[in-house]
Amino acid sequence: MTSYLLKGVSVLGGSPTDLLIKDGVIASGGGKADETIDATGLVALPGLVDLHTHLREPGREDAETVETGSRAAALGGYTAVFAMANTSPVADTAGVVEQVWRLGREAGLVDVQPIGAVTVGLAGKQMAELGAMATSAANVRIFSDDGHCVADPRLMRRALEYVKAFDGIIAQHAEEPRLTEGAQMHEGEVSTRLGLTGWPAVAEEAIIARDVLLAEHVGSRLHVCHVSTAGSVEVLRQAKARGVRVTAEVTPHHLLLTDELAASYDPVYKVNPPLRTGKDVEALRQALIEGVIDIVATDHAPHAVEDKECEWAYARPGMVGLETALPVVLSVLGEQWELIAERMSRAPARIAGLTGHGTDLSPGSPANLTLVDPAARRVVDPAELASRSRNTPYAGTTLPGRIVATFLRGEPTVLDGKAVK
Ligand SMILES: NC(=O)N[C@@H](CC(=O)O)C(=O)O
Ligand SMILES: [Zn+2]
Repeated sequence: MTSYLLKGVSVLGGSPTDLLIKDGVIASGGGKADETIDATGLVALPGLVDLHTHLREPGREDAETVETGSRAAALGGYTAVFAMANTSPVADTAGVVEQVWRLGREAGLVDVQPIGAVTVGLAGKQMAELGAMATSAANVRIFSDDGHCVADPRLMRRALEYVKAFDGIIAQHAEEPRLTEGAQMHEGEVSTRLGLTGWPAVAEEAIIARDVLLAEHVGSRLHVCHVSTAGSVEVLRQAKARGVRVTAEVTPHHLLLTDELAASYDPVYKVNPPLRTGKDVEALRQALIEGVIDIVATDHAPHAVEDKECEWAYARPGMVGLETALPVVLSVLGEQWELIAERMSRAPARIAGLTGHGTDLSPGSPANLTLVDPAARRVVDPAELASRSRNTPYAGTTLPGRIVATFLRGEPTVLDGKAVK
């Protein structure tokens, strides 16, 4: 196994030092290595961990595969991603989650951890075989019907109770379906002006409020996917103050973009939950800094050209995000490396119970890390993305930071900004 010396690297923004990667771990002290990388001006972060990725395999390999999504993740600085269950067939059995897990191992670019569906076929009627998925080789601990809300309160309660036995988590896509029928974008001034059916903030907030009460009642763990409104932040703040076991994520796009972009009628800006107002963006940023929102998760949602380049109303919601997540967060938070490491690596690893990731990069820890050049600027070119889909809202946008290298258990997956395989 090739050893690497990262010369003059700044670990989490600290003063320059040498980091030796040997036999899959961070070795103590400096020393000799097979390869030396001049890391002057580069920042080392623990490999990023994404709790919300759509890999589209099985079923929509034309939009993304486990392998292409894994490559996009590695190029974005990730060493682990959690694959959502809304594939075709749905990841609602031990067989499907094991298939995704195995494909991830074969690709070998990031650790792919499957998320299991809460209900059979994401239909919201009957609980899936959570226990069988938990005890499968994929060792599933997070369950979600993402793309759909577990709207039935009795089913949600039972699912929360069921996963408690193995300290599992229900990750909820919070959207009261009766309040979002036919919705095209955020309900507000812009939707009124454009004459598009609105997706009101209360449709998200009402489900989060209900679910934190359910989680409190049964003493289980709830994770809230892609929080998008200022009101949701207040519900979470109160729940956390009461000691409810709830964690929450925000996406990079909800930290940067607003509903005004819908005025272009370009479906690249169509996403679920929808882009909200500037006031919501401000509240989400503040919540992320304070820790009311625990983590950034990409909600990487690749879609084939025909599903995106059509009329707004017919376009699928979703944006790719793995390759731009860290640059977007850098543009929002600035070079707050400790905070970035916490929100994009350590906290997600901790929430998921994923060991070996989100470490402090001290000697002996598994060498899962990424090297960032914060001084570099990049104009996003969709044609350059490793993802099989091109639906990025940042085409032509200049973003700070470039991911120079990523290591998974000491093996480079990205070197010189390029995927190794
Ligand atoms: N976020 C999206 O707009 N779409 C996601 C589903 C989801 O995360 O809700 C997808 O699977 O395409
Ligand atoms: Zn969702």
